[in-house]
Amino acid sequence: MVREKQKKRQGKEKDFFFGFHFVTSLFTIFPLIYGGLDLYFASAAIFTFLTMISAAANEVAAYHSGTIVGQFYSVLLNRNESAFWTVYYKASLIYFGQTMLLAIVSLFSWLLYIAMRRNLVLSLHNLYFSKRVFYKLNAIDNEGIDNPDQRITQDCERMCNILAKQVLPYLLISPGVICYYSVVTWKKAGWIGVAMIYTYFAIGFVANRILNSPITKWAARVEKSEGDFRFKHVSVRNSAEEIAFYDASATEKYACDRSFMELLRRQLKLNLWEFPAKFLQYFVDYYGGIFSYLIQIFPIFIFNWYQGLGPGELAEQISNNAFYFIYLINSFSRLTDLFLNLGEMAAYSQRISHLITVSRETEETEPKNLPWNLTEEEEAASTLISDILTMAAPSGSEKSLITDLSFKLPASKTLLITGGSGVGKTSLLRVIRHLWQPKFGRIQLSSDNVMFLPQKPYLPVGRLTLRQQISYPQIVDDSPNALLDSLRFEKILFSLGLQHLIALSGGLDEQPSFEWQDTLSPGEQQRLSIARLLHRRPAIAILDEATSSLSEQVELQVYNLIKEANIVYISTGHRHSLLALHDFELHLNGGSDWRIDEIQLSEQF
Ligand SMILES: Nc1ncnc2c1ncn2[C@@H]1O[C@H](COP(=O)(O)OP(=O)(O)OP(=O)(O)O)[C@@H](O)[C@H]1O
Repeated sequence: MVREKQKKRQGKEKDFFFGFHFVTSLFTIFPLIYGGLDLYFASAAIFTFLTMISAAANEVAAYHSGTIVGQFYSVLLNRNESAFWTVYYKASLIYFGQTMLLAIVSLFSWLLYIAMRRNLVLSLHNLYFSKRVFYKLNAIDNEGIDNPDQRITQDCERMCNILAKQVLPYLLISPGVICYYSVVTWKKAGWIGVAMIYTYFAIGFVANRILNSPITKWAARVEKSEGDFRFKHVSVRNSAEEIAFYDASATEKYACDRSFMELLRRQLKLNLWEFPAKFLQYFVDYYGGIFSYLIQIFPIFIFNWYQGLGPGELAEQISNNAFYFIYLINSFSRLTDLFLNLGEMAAYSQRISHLITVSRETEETEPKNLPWNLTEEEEAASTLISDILTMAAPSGSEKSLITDLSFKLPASKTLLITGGSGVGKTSLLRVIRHLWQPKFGRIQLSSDNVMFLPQKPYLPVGRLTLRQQISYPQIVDDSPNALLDSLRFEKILFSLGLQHLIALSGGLDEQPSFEWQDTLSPGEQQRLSIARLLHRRPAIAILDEATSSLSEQVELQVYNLIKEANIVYISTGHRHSLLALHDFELHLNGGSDWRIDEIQLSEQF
């Protein structure tokens, strides 16, 4: 039942709209952008302030540059040359100031974009990599979060871009500018002029709101498809060789084409929905120019206000009026653009806030206070203790993989976990590592100094140096201290027959021109993982079929090296030869059908 619900949640695409949830998403995101106390959070606030102030100053400059045209008409029609030059120098200065202010607004909004993106992405990284959220969302239950990687990379970029460059510079000044030019229009064309412009905008706004409503939903759907399409290509890149061996080019092409066509179909729908909204937007913008002349009929023909003016003054008055009316209409148009941008931003912000909420709600899978009936002495005398452990796969499965598992592995003894495929060997390691919660009981290692080697060797991408690969998961920077001990690294590589890797990558600390994961054979990758173990020398090693790609002879050498390094190990595997390398065998047969035996010397040799 639970599983069904989860499937439904994962299968059903979540749609986003431009409404209340958009506002709440901003309440979730803004604390991550502005909420800290360090210099970076302060810089986001400072650049927001500077962007808004410079955008407001630009409005003042725009007012002056708009009304200077009328002054040109006046001095030219009055044939006043000395006044012309004064107006000309004044105009030059105003335009210089305005262009400078435009450049400043652009600079500050860029800096704001960088500060915002930095704060948001680093905060998301904190959430994503804490409590193993990345593991839960990618490997257990995605909670309806498609492509979390895309939300952190692309959606954050787009949201910060729109917010910093197209929303914030105009958000606060728009109402102020509209009020100011409304008052001016009232003075120049009476209440009827203002009423006409407001009606013009109100009709435009309502139509825009209706036409815009599906855009948020479709923008979010396009984002999801973009993520799916990119992920499909990444998987082809990562598994190029396997695909080539299967000779599956046609299948992969089919899947890539399908994913791409779905993306295009959605983009087409988005664009079709945007078409009427865009038409309306352009119409309101352009027709506003003619509409502003229609309002001129009130002062000139109806109220007859400019009867006594000469041609120069009349021309100046008409030019200024045209500017005021157009500017008021334009301010409304900008408000419409603002809504259009907010509509697109709503898709990104809700995808991001959904990720934030789910990450915050993710529970720590550290061991709960489950029953534990052992004394401290008993704990100290064992490497691994399991006490009536019952466990199941986490995705809502009712069926227990293992039931009532109880045993004590004596200190310094090694254990081999065996059983058929899919019986739960790796899953037991997941519970030991606290990646999964047990249903009941507990299982615990005697030491926290543990290293796990997974079934599939993981060699991170990023052209890591050989030293960095061997030191993983320890961070190795370029400091001289970090580069000490080269002899030890080389000895480990020699002992595993991997010395050729030094020449292959051009040295221990040279960045290779290839990715390790794409180049090394599976056996080499497994031996490189073992090199990590020998480098770190933990008290306990957990080897999940970590030598399955090696020959039995090399496997024996590897286990001898681990023994020589005084590392106690617990392995899983299918090979009979592994029995000779361990002290105890835990055989799993599903549910409560399990047994643990000391391996007899006859089996060992
Ligand atoms: N994230 C998951 N959600 C749900 N079920 C899972 C998940 N991961 C594994 N399982 C299921 O749990 C069962 C045990 O898997 P596990 O990987 O432990 O098998 P295994 O014994 O290690 O098999 P093998 O020898 O083939 O590696 C399998 O049926 C598997 O499909």
